[in-house]
Amino acid sequence: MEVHDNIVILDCGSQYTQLIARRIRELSVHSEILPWDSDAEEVLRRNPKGIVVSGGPRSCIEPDAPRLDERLLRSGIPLLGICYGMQMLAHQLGGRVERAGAAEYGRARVERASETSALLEGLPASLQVWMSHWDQVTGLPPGARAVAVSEGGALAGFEMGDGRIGALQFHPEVAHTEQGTEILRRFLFRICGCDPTWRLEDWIDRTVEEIREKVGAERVLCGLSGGVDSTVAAVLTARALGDQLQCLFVDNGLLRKDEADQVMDTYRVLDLSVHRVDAGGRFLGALAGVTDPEAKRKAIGWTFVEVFEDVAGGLGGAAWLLQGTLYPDVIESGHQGKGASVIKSHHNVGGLPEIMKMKVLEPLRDLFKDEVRQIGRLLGIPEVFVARQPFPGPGLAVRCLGEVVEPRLALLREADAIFREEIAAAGLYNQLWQAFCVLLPTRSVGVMGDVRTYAETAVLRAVESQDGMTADWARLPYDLLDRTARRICNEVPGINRVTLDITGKPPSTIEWE
Ligand SMILES: Nc1ncnc2c1ncn2[C@@H]1O[C@H](COP(=O)(O)OP(=O)(O)OP(=O)(O)O)[C@@H](O)[C@H]1O
Ligand SMILES: O=c1[nH]c(=O)c2[nH+]cn([C@@H]3O[C@H](COP(=O)(O)O)[C@@H](O)[C@H]3O)c2[nH]1
Ligand SMILES: NC(=O)CC[C@H](N)C(=O)O
Ligand SMILES: [Mg+2]
Repeated sequence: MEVHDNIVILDCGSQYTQLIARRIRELSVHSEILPWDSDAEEVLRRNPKGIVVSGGPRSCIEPDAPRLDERLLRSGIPLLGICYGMQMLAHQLGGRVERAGAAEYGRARVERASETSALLEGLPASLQVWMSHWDQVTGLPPGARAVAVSEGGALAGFEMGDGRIGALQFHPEVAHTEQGTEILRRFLFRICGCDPTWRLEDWIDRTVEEIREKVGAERVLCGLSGGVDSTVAAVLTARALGDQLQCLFVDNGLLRKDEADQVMDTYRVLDLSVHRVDAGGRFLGALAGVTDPEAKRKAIGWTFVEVFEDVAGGLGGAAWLLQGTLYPDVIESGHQGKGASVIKSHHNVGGLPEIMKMKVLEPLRDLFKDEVRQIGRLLGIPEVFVARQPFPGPGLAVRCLGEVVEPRLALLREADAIFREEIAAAGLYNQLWQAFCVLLPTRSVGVMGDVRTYAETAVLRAVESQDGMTADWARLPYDLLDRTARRICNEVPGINRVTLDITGKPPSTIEWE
């Protein structure tokens, strides 16, 4: 296999470390993430053309905070420190870092402060960036020059020499930093001298090899949902293993209107062996009386595993469970880096019981949804699969607030089908990350045909997003909202009020539980 230039990213616990890797991939360069405390030998063995030090939750003035191995500082390999990474470089190179009077979180502007900056060369004098920090570099290390300052005059970036050591207080890897990709481009190509040779096709070839090595002659059972991620995972693994792979679609009783039959139908065009199991009763049994969102997710995760293990025996015994887990599932479940916070346990990550006998295969674990879509297209998977909006494994259970019982699921299914039908009719399906209904356990008073009603509430949730990590609510046309609300109240007895969710992520999440 061809050898590509490599960048090592040292992870100090940032929520955005994988976004750094992803931006570098987009610029056609290979990168690897290693923990911040990796031995210098270990890092140098990867032969990096450059090293990026990520952000992180700690304060570098604390005695046991992450530090860079001194041998890497002296190695002559270009270094780029981002946020915590900048503070750490400043601290270790003899500058001063202090907790600032006020933190900076979110959108900010910085001004360029030096004619000569390898990272910012050719960019506008004023840049829109994204910040998330409290500590502040208040004294430059000897020999360093400021290259950017923020509006309040605080240091926002410095460089040493010809830019071989560079540091930014803001995050070039997040989409809200407008020139972020341009800055990383300068680091990779001008400072590190990388060649842009790496392609997603290389990722496919390498991953197919890795799956073969890992699995050998054992059998694999794939949890196939009809969604993008598991479909891409299955087609990729089939390329590696052929008929060692068996797929299982679980009708967990939490699917949308007519979804189970439609999913089985669409899979006919793909060359996969798909078995369907109807386990609705089992899932609803496990959810009886459960209203806490995390308890629901755990109950569903366990039931999935029980079903997978039961079926695996009957299908000739599989040693591996293949899932379409993506990076956002992992980071939100708090399963990445040291001390990342639990936002919600995705059923396929935090919900997996430790007693599970099967080994887990998750080839897409480091990727984001839009990258998985691109890989799907490269594998020749039709648009009906790759353009599909995400639908969470716990399904309608996390959209049916309160107890999950069949009569309430039936209400939600009907309301949700109407909203999605209207979205499709307006030609908006492909522009939205997701559009769906939520059912609230809140009843309110209405009047229908002169009769008093006291019935449940549906919420319309439609968002735009690039990767599901952040999202904005979609500004849908008023007449579409109006038609949807009238149809839901007219066609779904049991719902007498329709509301619209106008929060982004953050502060809300996309799903309500
Ligand atoms: N009904 C199901 N039957 C079998 N496996 C499932 C089912 N629902 C989810 N899974 C497994 O859990 C994983 C995570 O679900 P998730 O919804 O994130 O992915 P997906 O359904 O493949 O894609 P998408 O996010 O586009 O809906 C899936 O990739 C799949 O392996
Ligand atoms: O497979 C999944 N298992 C889950 O448990 C799960 N929870 C949320 N999601 C999907 O992930 C994206 C981000 O969702 P949230 O903003 O609600 O966290 C959105 O696209 C959600 O639909 C899930 N997918
Ligand atoms: N996002 C970061 O890297 C933050 C760094 C450090 N914890 C601060 O608050 O300043
Ligand atoms: Mg899904």
